[in-house]
Amino acid sequence: MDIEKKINQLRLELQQHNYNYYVLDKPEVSDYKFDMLLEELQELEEKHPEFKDPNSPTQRVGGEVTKNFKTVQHDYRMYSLSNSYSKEEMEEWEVRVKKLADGEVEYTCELKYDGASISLTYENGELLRAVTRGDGIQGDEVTANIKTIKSVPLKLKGDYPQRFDIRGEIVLPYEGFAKMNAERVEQGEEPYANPRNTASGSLKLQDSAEVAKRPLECLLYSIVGENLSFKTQYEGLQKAREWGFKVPKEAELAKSTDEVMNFINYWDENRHDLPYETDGVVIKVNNLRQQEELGFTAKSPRWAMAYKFKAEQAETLLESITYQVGRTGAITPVANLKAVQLAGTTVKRASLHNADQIEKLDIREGDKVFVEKGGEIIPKIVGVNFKERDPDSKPTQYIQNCPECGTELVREDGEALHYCLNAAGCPPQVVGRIQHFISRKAMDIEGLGGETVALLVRENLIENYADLYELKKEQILPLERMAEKSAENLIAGIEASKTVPYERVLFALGIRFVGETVAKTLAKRFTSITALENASQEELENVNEIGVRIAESVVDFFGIEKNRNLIERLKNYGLQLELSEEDLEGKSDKLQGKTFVISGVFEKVSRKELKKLIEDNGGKVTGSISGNTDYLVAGENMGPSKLTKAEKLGTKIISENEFLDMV
Ligand SMILES: NC(=O)c1ccc[n+]([C@@H]2O[C@H](COP(=O)([O-])OP(=O)(O)OC[C@H]3O[C@@H](n4cnc5c(N)ncnc54)[C@H](O)[C@@H]3O)[C@@H](O)[C@H]2O)c1
Ligand SMILES: [Zn+2]
Repeated sequence: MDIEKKINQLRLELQQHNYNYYVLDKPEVSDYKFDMLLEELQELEEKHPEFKDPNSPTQRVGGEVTKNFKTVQHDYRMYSLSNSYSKEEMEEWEVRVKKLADGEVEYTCELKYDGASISLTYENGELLRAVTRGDGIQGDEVTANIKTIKSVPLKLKGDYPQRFDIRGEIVLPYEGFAKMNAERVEQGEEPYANPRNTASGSLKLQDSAEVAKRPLECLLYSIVGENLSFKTQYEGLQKAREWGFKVPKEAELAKSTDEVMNFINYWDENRHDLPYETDGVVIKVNNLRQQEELGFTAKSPRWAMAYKFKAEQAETLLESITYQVGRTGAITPVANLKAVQLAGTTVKRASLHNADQIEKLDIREGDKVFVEKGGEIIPKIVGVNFKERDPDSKPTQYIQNCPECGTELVREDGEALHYCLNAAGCPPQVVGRIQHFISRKAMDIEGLGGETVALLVRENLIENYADLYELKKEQILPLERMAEKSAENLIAGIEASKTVPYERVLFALGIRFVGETVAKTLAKRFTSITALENASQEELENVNEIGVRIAESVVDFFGIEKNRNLIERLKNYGLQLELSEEDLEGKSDKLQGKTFVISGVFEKVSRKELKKLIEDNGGKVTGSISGNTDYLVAGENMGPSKLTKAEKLGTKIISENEFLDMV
């Protein structure tokens, strides 16, 4: 094939992947595949310097600036890193370093955090701005979003320089990521793919209040500026820690490639114990004077090298596909695999998400499949080894009937999942709903666990959650593993749950798409279950954050007589099905549907009180002004940028007194 054509084709392909990855946060190929394509291009360009192009993906940092934020030029360029995958490559790098740098060379070994890069500028000890890497020369100013991250210090301690940039990575720790996904699944939405893309996507959200809800972390690793008071990278890390930054403590000094390899091998094995994702380690020449001698290529520093861990992939046999029925009747396909070692654990099952996913990847029983472990606890199948496919295998037929009760499955337009609608008679749904009802974030019934619920249903002692409130000690005592004391505890726990507040009862009812947050929102707007029951689809949709799907689901729920009877019974047992007097005090829906931004300081109320006033009266407070903002409440010393933006967008600007008059 024509070399020039091949080179151009690779460049175009890589540009598209860069765009998917950095701008859309939705990569379509694995990082490993991307790195291999880039390497292929690099080799071709080296062999054929006549086709050199300064705009080639080998010569440029991959990101871009977006149009949604102010574009800011970096005081100091932000670079990418050169990659290596083996000890040999590390040794070759050491040879090059020693040729260019004067004197003994020492290295700092750091973890390579997998998130989105950020540059923070501090002036006189205060955070001035936060800018994404962008194309390395200029990036997006996302200060308002970064300020919501608790580990980013707004004011520094100690002997910091007058002005400097500090670089780091915004990451989403596994735990927070799993929590966010659990909530999304609960609300019937597709889970996020992995922590890296979710962290990166979070920075680009327009509403800082949304960003604040995400458990992001900012890990710092490098200081740049004039007249710095330290002479090595390692000291720089220590200084940053002293000034108040979050600098992970794993970094170590190494004197040779052998010592570097020890660090690499240790973390290749043990990185799964870290709370966040890492995709390798970064080795840096420790001495800053030597760093200066070494300088930069067009794309990366010569004084640093990333060593990438091998992709966490394994190939194994897909023995069978089975289907699970959740408490809402949602069907999840599960891949049962021949046991295989992956990322330090034995994997036997993988998620297949839904029918589309199976069809898209053409996954079939008996296939050899590639399994990957991202941020999720359950690994996923990312592809099929088609070379090994049995020529007689047939495409997977998604089930049409519920595996538990035989009812025909339904998949509504626009829904990713199939559902079994036999809510009342499908055993896992019956048990699942009661298990959800008693769970910690719902009614939190002490002395009663999921297993016992299943047992009570099996023994025909309960059929639904209302039945719990009629249970007698004498009925449960004969059950397996039930003693006098545990039976008493169980009954007492059920009794105690009668004081659980309305919003949690609402969540406990298990209405499809009504997760914890939605339940809170609904309880605020419809302060009793009767009000909610009488709400029309339209009234529901008019509530902030309540979309068509949720509204429909609520209306459907109350449209079913059985559900209304259950609620009637819960009322009679004395559960909290409306907001208490205390909660209601000072509340109204005067500001319903209005969005506010608060700026500056106020005379009569604190910012916190102001925020509460807005929310208590049905309004919403966000961090930054956008086209959706109705009012800017302006106090003393308001930020000039907010004012300009409000004026530009025609947002109504009101004073403290004008606001107080409104409520
Ligand atoms: N799958 C895809 O479609 C796709 C597309 C584009 C890029 N990618 C992935 O992204 C990589 C390229 O991204 P890149 O240019 O950001 O390079 P990189 O991620 O390989 O390395 C540079 C980045 O590492 C980060 N980093 C983390 N810890 C660090 C530390 N301790 N010290 C210094 N830097 C640290 C910094 O943000 C820095 O910008 C590719 O190797 C590929 O794996 C994938
Ligand atoms: Zn069923």
